[in-house]
Amino acid sequence: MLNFIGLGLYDEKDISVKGLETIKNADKVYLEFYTSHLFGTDIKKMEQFYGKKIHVLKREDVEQHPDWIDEAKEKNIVFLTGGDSMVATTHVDLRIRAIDKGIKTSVIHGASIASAVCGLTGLQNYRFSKSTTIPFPYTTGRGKTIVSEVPYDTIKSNFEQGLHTLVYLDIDMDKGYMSINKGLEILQGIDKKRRENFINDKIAVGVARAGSYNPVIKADYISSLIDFEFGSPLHILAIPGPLHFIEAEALVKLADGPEQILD
Ligand SMILES: C[S@@+](CC[C@H](N)C(=O)[O-])C[C@H]1O[C@@H](n2cnc3c(N)ncnc32)[C@H](O)[C@@H]1O
Repeated sequence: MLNFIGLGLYDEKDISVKGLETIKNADKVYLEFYTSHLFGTDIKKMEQFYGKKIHVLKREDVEQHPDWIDEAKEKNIVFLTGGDSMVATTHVDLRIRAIDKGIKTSVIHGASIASAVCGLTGLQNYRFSKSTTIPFPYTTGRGKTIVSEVPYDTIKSNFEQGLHTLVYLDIDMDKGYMSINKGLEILQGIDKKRRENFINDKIAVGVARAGSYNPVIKADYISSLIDFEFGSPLHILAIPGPLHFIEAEALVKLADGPEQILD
Protein backbone atom coordinates (compact mmCIF):
# COMPACT_ATOMS: atom_id res chain seq x y z
CA MET A 1 0.00 0.00 0.00
CA LEU A 2 1.26 3.50 -0.86
CA ASN A 3 -0.25 6.19 1.39
CA PHE A 4 0.03 9.83 0.33
CA ILE A 5 -0.13 11.99 3.45
CA GLY A 6 -0.39 15.79 3.47
CA LEU A 7 1.47 17.26 6.44
CA GLY A 8 -0.37 20.59 6.58
CA LEU A 9 1.27 23.97 6.60
CA TYR A 10 3.80 24.77 9.24
CA ASP A 11 5.11 22.21 11.74
CA GLU A 12 5.06 18.50 12.64
CA LYS A 13 1.80 18.92 14.60
CA ASP A 14 -0.24 20.06 11.58
CA ILE A 15 -0.75 16.46 10.42
CA SER A 16 -4.22 14.88 10.87
CA VAL A 17 -4.72 12.18 13.52
CA LYS A 18 -5.48 9.78 10.66
CA GLY A 19 -2.19 10.71 9.00
CA LEU A 20 -0.26 10.23 12.23
CA GLU A 21 -1.83 6.81 12.86
CA THR A 22 -0.96 5.75 9.31
CA ILE A 23 2.68 6.77 9.82
CA LYS A 24 2.83 4.87 13.10
CA ASN A 25 1.63 1.72 11.31
CA ALA A 26 3.95 2.18 8.30
CA ASP A 27 6.93 -0.02 7.44
CA LYS A 28 8.80 2.86 5.85
CA VAL A 29 8.33 6.63 5.59
CA TYR A 30 9.44 8.78 2.64
CA LEU A 31 9.16 12.56 2.35
CA GLU A 32 9.71 15.21 -0.28
CA PHE A 33 10.23 18.86 0.63
CA TYR A 34 10.89 20.35 -2.81
CA THR A 35 7.26 21.25 -3.64
CA SER A 36 6.68 22.84 -0.24
CA HIS A 37 8.40 23.02 3.13
CA LEU A 38 7.36 23.08 6.79
CA PHE A 39 9.39 25.94 8.24
CA GLY A 40 8.25 25.42 11.83
CA THR A 41 10.03 22.08 12.16
CA ASP A 42 12.88 19.92 10.89
CA ILE A 43 13.38 16.27 10.02
CA LYS A 44 14.71 15.41 13.50
CA LYS A 45 11.66 16.88 15.27
CA MET A 46 9.34 15.16 12.80
CA GLU A 47 11.06 11.81 13.38
CA GLN A 48 10.70 12.25 17.14
CA PHE A 49 7.03 13.23 16.96
CA TYR A 50 6.04 10.58 14.38
CA GLY A 51 8.23 7.90 15.98
CA LYS A 52 9.67 6.83 12.61
CA LYS A 53 12.81 7.38 10.55
CA ILE A 54 12.14 9.62 7.55
CA HIS A 55 13.83 9.04 4.19
CA VAL A 56 14.08 12.32 2.27
CA LEU A 57 13.60 12.04 -1.50
CA LYS A 58 15.00 14.37 -4.15
CA ARG A 59 12.89 15.66 -7.05
CA GLU A 60 14.42 13.10 -9.43
CA ASP A 61 13.58 10.24 -7.00
CA VAL A 62 9.94 11.29 -7.23
CA GLU A 63 9.54 12.44 -10.81
CA GLN A 64 12.10 10.43 -12.80
CA HIS A 65 13.11 7.26 -10.94
CA PRO A 66 10.48 6.48 -8.31
CA ASP A 67 11.76 2.88 -7.95
CA TRP A 68 11.08 3.01 -4.21
CA ILE A 69 7.31 2.73 -4.83
CA ASP A 70 7.87 -0.97 -5.67
CA GLU A 71 8.39 -1.52 -1.93
CA ALA A 72 4.67 -0.73 -1.54
CA LYS A 73 3.81 -4.04 -3.32
CA GLU A 74 4.69 -5.92 -0.14
CA LYS A 75 4.92 -3.23 2.53
CA ASN A 76 2.99 -0.36 4.00
CA ILE A 77 4.74 2.74 2.63
CA VAL A 78 4.03 6.36 3.46
CA PHE A 79 4.89 9.35 1.28
CA LEU A 80 4.80 12.73 3.04
CA THR A 81 4.38 16.14 1.40
CA GLY A 82 3.84 19.67 2.74
CA GLY A 83 0.27 21.01 2.58
CA ASP A 84 -2.03 18.58 0.76
CA SER A 85 -0.13 16.01 -1.35
CA MET A 86 -2.34 16.58 -4.37
CA VAL A 87 -2.60 20.40 -4.43
CA ALA A 88 -0.16 22.27 -6.72
CA THR A 89 2.04 19.19 -7.11
CA THR A 90 2.37 16.53 -9.81
CA HIS A 91 2.00 13.63 -7.36
CA VAL A 92 -1.07 12.23 -9.06
CA ASP A 93 1.49 10.91 -11.59
CA LEU A 94 3.12 8.88 -8.82
CA ARG A 95 -0.26 7.55 -7.74
CA ILE A 96 -1.10 6.46 -11.29
CA ARG A 97 2.31 4.77 -11.66
CA ALA A 98 1.61 2.86 -8.44
CA ILE A 99 -1.88 1.81 -9.58
CA ASP A 100 -0.43 0.62 -12.92
CA LYS A 101 1.95 -1.62 -10.95
CA GLY A 102 -0.98 -3.13 -9.04
CA ILE A 103 -0.17 -1.22 -5.83
CA LYS A 104 -3.05 -0.08 -3.64
CA THR A 105 -2.97 3.61 -2.77
CA SER A 106 -4.66 6.00 -0.34
CA VAL A 107 -4.69 9.78 0.10
CA ILE A 108 -4.87 11.34 3.56
CA HIS A 109 -5.45 15.05 3.17
CA GLY A 110 -3.61 17.88 4.85
CA ALA A 111 -4.47 21.56 5.25
CA SER A 112 -3.44 23.29 2.03
CA ILE A 113 -2.18 26.79 1.35
CA ALA A 114 -4.91 26.99 -1.33
CA SER A 115 -7.63 27.05 1.33
CA ALA A 116 -5.53 28.77 4.03
CA VAL A 117 -5.24 31.88 1.83
CA CYS A 118 -9.04 32.16 1.73
CA GLY A 119 -9.30 31.63 5.48
CA LEU A 120 -6.64 34.21 6.31
CA THR A 121 -7.58 36.93 3.82
CA GLY A 122 -11.37 36.58 3.52
CA LEU A 123 -11.17 36.23 -0.27
CA GLN A 124 -13.86 33.81 -1.40
CA ASN A 125 -12.66 30.48 -2.74
CA TYR A 126 -15.28 30.36 -5.51
CA ARG A 127 -14.08 33.68 -6.95
CA PHE A 128 -10.58 32.35 -7.78
CA SER A 129 -9.71 31.28 -11.31
CA LYS A 130 -6.60 29.51 -12.65
CA SER A 131 -3.64 29.76 -10.24
CA THR A 132 -0.07 30.40 -11.36
CA THR A 133 3.52 30.16 -10.12
CA ILE A 134 6.17 32.88 -10.53
CA PRO A 135 9.44 31.08 -11.30
CA PHE A 136 12.87 32.60 -10.63
CA PRO A 137 14.31 34.15 -13.81
CA TYR A 138 17.17 32.08 -15.23
CA THR A 139 20.17 32.83 -17.38
CA THR A 140 20.85 30.83 -20.54
CA GLY A 141 24.27 29.52 -21.55
CA ARG A 142 24.61 32.62 -23.76
CA GLY A 143 24.04 34.93 -20.79
CA LYS A 144 20.45 35.91 -21.65
CA THR A 145 18.05 36.25 -18.71
CA ILE A 146 14.69 34.61 -19.30
CA VAL A 147 11.66 35.86 -17.35
CA SER A 148 8.45 33.85 -17.72
CA GLU A 149 5.51 36.11 -18.59
CA VAL A 150 2.94 33.33 -18.07
CA PRO A 151 2.05 34.41 -14.50
CA TYR A 152 1.49 38.00 -15.65
CA ASP A 153 -0.81 36.86 -18.47
CA THR A 154 -2.73 34.53 -16.14
CA ILE A 155 -3.28 37.29 -13.55
CA LYS A 156 -4.39 39.76 -16.22
CA SER A 157 -6.75 37.34 -17.92
CA ASN A 158 -8.32 36.32 -14.57
CA PHE A 159 -8.67 39.98 -13.58
CA GLU A 160 -10.38 40.83 -16.86
CA GLN A 161 -12.89 38.06 -16.15
CA GLY A 162 -13.55 39.52 -12.68
CA LEU A 163 -11.72 36.70 -10.89
CA HIS A 164 -8.92 36.35 -8.31
CA THR A 165 -5.53 34.70 -8.86
CA LEU A 166 -3.57 32.63 -6.36
CA VAL A 167 0.12 33.15 -7.11
CA TYR A 168 2.52 30.49 -5.81
CA LEU A 169 6.13 31.61 -5.42
CA ASP A 170 8.99 29.48 -6.67
CA ILE A 171 11.12 27.17 -4.55
CA ASP A 172 14.54 26.51 -6.08
CA MET A 173 17.37 24.40 -4.65
CA ASP A 174 19.98 27.06 -5.45
CA LYS A 175 17.99 30.31 -5.38
CA GLY A 176 15.90 29.49 -2.31
CA TYR A 177 12.35 30.55 -1.51
CA MET A 178 10.93 33.44 -3.54
CA SER A 179 9.63 36.32 -1.42
CA ILE A 180 6.44 38.29 -2.09
CA ASN A 181 8.64 41.34 -2.83
CA LYS A 182 10.64 39.46 -5.47
CA GLY A 183 7.46 38.10 -7.07
CA LEU A 184 5.96 41.59 -7.28
CA GLU A 185 9.22 43.00 -8.63
CA ILE A 186 9.13 40.41 -11.45
CA LEU A 187 5.50 41.30 -12.30
CA GLN A 188 6.34 45.02 -12.22
CA GLY A 189 9.31 44.44 -14.54
CA ILE A 190 7.14 42.66 -17.12
CA ASP A 191 4.51 45.42 -16.85
CA LYS A 192 7.13 48.09 -17.44
CA LYS A 193 8.69 46.24 -20.38
CA ARG A 194 5.27 45.77 -22.01
CA ARG A 195 4.14 49.32 -21.10
CA GLU A 196 0.76 47.97 -19.99
CA ASN A 197 0.40 49.94 -16.75
CA PHE A 198 -1.68 47.11 -15.34
CA ILE A 199 0.18 46.19 -12.15
CA ASN A 200 0.96 49.15 -9.87
CA ASP A 201 -2.55 50.35 -9.01
CA LYS A 202 -3.91 46.83 -8.39
CA ILE A 203 -4.51 45.51 -4.89
CA ALA A 204 -2.54 42.42 -3.87
CA VAL A 205 -2.53 40.41 -0.64
CA GLY A 206 0.61 38.78 0.68
CA VAL A 207 0.54 35.93 3.18
CA ALA A 208 3.65 34.76 5.02
CA ARG A 209 3.98 31.66 7.20
CA ALA A 210 0.39 30.44 7.00
CA GLY A 211 -0.29 27.79 9.64
CA SER A 212 2.07 29.37 12.19
CA TYR A 213 0.85 31.24 15.28
CA ASN A 214 2.06 34.53 13.74
CA PRO A 215 1.26 34.59 10.04
CA VAL A 216 1.60 38.00 8.36
CA ILE A 217 -1.26 39.01 6.08
CA LYS A 218 -1.05 42.36 4.32
CA ALA A 219 -3.14 43.89 1.54
CA ASP A 220 -2.16 47.06 -0.30
CA TYR A 221 -1.70 48.58 -3.73
CA ILE A 222 1.15 46.73 -5.41
CA SER A 223 3.23 49.93 -5.73
CA SER A 224 3.31 50.05 -1.87
CA LEU A 225 3.12 46.34 -1.02
CA ILE A 226 6.36 45.74 -2.91
CA ASP A 227 8.26 47.44 -0.04
CA PHE A 228 6.46 45.71 2.84
CA GLU A 229 8.61 43.47 5.05
CA PHE A 230 6.95 40.04 5.36
CA GLY A 231 9.75 38.24 7.21
CA SER A 232 10.87 34.66 6.73
CA PRO A 233 9.36 32.14 4.21
CA LEU A 234 7.10 30.67 3.02
CA HIS A 235 5.29 33.45 1.14
CA ILE A 236 2.33 33.48 -1.24
CA LEU A 237 0.36 36.15 -3.08
CA ALA A 238 -3.26 36.61 -4.07
CA ILE A 239 -4.19 39.20 -6.67
CA PRO A 240 -7.93 39.81 -6.46
CA GLY A 241 -10.23 40.79 -9.24
CA PRO A 242 -13.01 43.27 -8.39
CA LEU A 243 -13.93 42.73 -4.74
CA HIS A 244 -17.31 41.78 -3.29
CA PHE A 245 -18.04 44.28 -0.49
CA ILE A 246 -17.54 41.63 2.21
CA GLU A 247 -14.16 40.72 0.72
CA ALA A 248 -13.19 44.42 0.73
CA GLU A 249 -14.19 44.71 4.38
CA ALA A 250 -12.22 41.54 5.19
CA LEU A 251 -9.11 42.88 3.47
CA VAL A 252 -9.30 46.04 5.58
CA LYS A 253 -9.98 44.20 8.84
CA LEU A 254 -7.98 40.99 8.40
CA ALA A 255 -5.17 42.20 6.15
CA ASP A 256 -4.76 45.83 7.23
CA GLY A 257 -5.74 46.90 3.69
CA PRO A 258 -6.19 50.56 2.69
CA GLU A 259 -9.63 52.05 3.53
CA GLN A 260 -9.99 53.32 -0.09
CA ILE A 261 -10.88 49.80 -1.25
CA LEU A 262 -14.20 50.17 0.62
CA ASP A 263 -15.28 53.01 -1.73
C1 LIG B 1 3.95 24.27 -5.08
S1 LIG B 1 2.95 24.85 -3.77
C2 LIG B 1 2.52 23.36 -2.95
C3 LIG B 1 1.28 23.53 -2.11
C4 LIG B 1 1.03 22.41 -1.11
N1 LIG B 1 0.92 21.12 -1.73
C5 LIG B 1 -0.24 22.73 -0.32
O1 LIG B 1 -1.26 22.05 -0.51
O2 LIG B 1 -0.19 23.68 0.51
C6 LIG B 1 4.13 25.56 -2.65
C7 LIG B 1 4.03 27.07 -2.59
O3 LIG B 1 2.86 27.43 -1.85
C8 LIG B 1 3.15 28.52 -0.99
N2 LIG B 1 3.05 28.05 0.41
C9 LIG B 1 2.99 26.76 0.84
N3 LIG B 1 2.87 26.72 2.19
C10 LIG B 1 2.84 27.99 2.62
C11 LIG B 1 2.72 28.60 3.90
N4 LIG B 1 2.62 27.87 5.02
N5 LIG B 1 2.68 29.97 3.97
C12 LIG B 1 2.79 30.73 2.84
N6 LIG B 1 2.92 30.19 1.60
C13 LIG B 1 2.94 28.85 1.48
C14 LIG B 1 4.56 29.01 -1.34
O4 LIG B 1 4.45 30.00 -2.34
C15 LIG B 1 5.19 27.74 -1.87
O5 LIG B 1 6.26 28.00 -2.73
